[in-house]
Amino acid sequence: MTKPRVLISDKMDPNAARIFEERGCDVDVITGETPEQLIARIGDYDGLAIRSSTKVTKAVLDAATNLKVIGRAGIGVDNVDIPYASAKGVVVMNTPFGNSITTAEHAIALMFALARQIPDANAQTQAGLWPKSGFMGVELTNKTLGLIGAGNIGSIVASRALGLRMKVIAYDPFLTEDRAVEMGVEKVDLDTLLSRADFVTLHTPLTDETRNILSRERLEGAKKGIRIINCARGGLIDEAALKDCLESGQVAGAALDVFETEPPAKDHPLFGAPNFICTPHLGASTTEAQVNVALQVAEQLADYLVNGGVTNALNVPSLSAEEAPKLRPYMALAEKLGSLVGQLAHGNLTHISIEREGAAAELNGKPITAAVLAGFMRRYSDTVNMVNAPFLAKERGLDVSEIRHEREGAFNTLIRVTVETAQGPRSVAGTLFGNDAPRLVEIFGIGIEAELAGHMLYIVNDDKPGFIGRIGTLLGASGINIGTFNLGRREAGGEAVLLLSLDEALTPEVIAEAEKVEGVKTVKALAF
Ligand SMILES: NC(=O)c1ccc[n+]([C@@H]2O[C@H](COP(=O)([O-])OP(=O)(O)OC[C@H]3O[C@@H](n4cnc5c(N)ncnc54)[C@H](O)[C@@H]3O)[C@@H](O)[C@H]2O)c1
Ligand SMILES: O=C(O)CC[C@@H](O)C(=O)O
Repeated sequence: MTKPRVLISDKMDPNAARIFEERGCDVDVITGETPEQLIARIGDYDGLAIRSSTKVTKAVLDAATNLKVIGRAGIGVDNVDIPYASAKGVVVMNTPFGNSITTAEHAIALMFALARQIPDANAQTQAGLWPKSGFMGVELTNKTLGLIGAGNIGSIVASRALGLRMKVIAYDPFLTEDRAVEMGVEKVDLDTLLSRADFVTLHTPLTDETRNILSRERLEGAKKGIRIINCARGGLIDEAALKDCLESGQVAGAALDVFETEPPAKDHPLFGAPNFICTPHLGASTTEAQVNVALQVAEQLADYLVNGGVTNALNVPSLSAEEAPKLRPYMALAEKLGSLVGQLAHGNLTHISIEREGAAAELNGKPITAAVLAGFMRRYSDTVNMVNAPFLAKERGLDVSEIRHEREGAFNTLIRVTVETAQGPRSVAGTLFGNDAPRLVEIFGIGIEAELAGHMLYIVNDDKPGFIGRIGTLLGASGINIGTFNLGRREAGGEAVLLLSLDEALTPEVIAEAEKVEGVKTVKALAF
């Protein structure tokens, strides 16, 4: 088997390259390239490991013809076009916890730096001045810290601030009362937070809702003398308004690790503003955090490329390395059933349901559903896979339902896929033989037992003597060898199904001949 190839395109701890090699990947570390150079190179790689410098744009993804996975050593993935990666079937992962403590500590460091004006005091002292009377600070003890965003980093900041004897209030629409109590913070709305906080620190992603969350109006309406820290994302604060508020004294200090445009222009309006301090997006820059995220991203990417394990993916359901081997035969079965229904059902199909019972009902259903959709959506596109299938299905307005049955059926495990057609529901079902061999057990209400593999011929016919011989003779005369022969019927003399595996593909001429055979109702060439 050829080794998966991985490109590390941003500066990353060398442990990442070591892990990739140890896990059986070929790895190249090529950093600092232009977008054009990356576009010229990316087609050779199965995996791409990045930090924030590499921009994974539509153009990069279009050139990435072999790419299966992108891993961000860090949290924010605003440098990756995730919708387009999803449409292209590329998994996008991040490492959501590796740098949280480090970033929270940076926010606390900036809060102290603001409270005691450390950067200015340092600069003036080293410039030969002794400005002892010019730097009157404020204590943090008993002050109120307002958190905007109380997720991983926000909650670590809260615990550190509580240790400093601050009172912590938080605004986060997704924070439950129970979690707020557990964190030791008071949940408030944004206006209350801004009217009460002495210090505000932001810890949300940049989204349509959070962009400009500290707008001019909110900054001007906040408690006078508030101090603001942003170690999350540029774009959360109106930078021009912040400058005006620093100049007027409405805001007593601001510390930014992140800017709307990075790096900011040399003449950025905030540079030189009173009580303004900044760092160049250093939130995650500690040795510990960089080792953590590099190890994690390499483990996750290698696990996906080598074993199919999915961890911390943003556009596909997770699948642990332990689950992956157990789920693999179920996903193979699910994909074949989806593909069979997709090849057989006619017309505009708007609803698909995926039922699991027995052992299949006990498993993580998301990857099984994604596998059914990957098989099914192949009727529309041959570039479909488990990543982009759910997106393509949504785009086409396909309604997907997942049903998990507690009941014990005739099979130890069963997956049934049903589509609604103009003629009513049509369903196929399958099981695993010996726990790992996918087998079809029912097709459109008729029991049958067949392996779905390679080229196949599907025929619906009247159950009459001599029919099988006529089909065998036709295929023999056409030089097509039959591999397996599978039969099922609704009742004796009623509708019957014939499913043959063939050693080669059927030609249109043979299909046309088969359609003329007496008793034939439907003929369809299938491929798996
Ligand atoms: N400066 C750096 O180097 C650095 C390092 C790591 C992370 N970050 C950034 O820090 C931010 C937070 O990271 P995290 O790991 O805590 O993320 P997280 O997902 O754990 O937490 C984000 C929180 O924001 C909340 N939120 C979402 N929309 C909101 C809204 N409209 N108003 C208020 N809260 C809202 C969410 O409910 C969630 O609790 C991210 O933007 C991340 O990219 C920056
Ligand atoms: O990689 C970095 O230095 C920044 C990381 C940070 O912004 C993140 O979102 O994880």
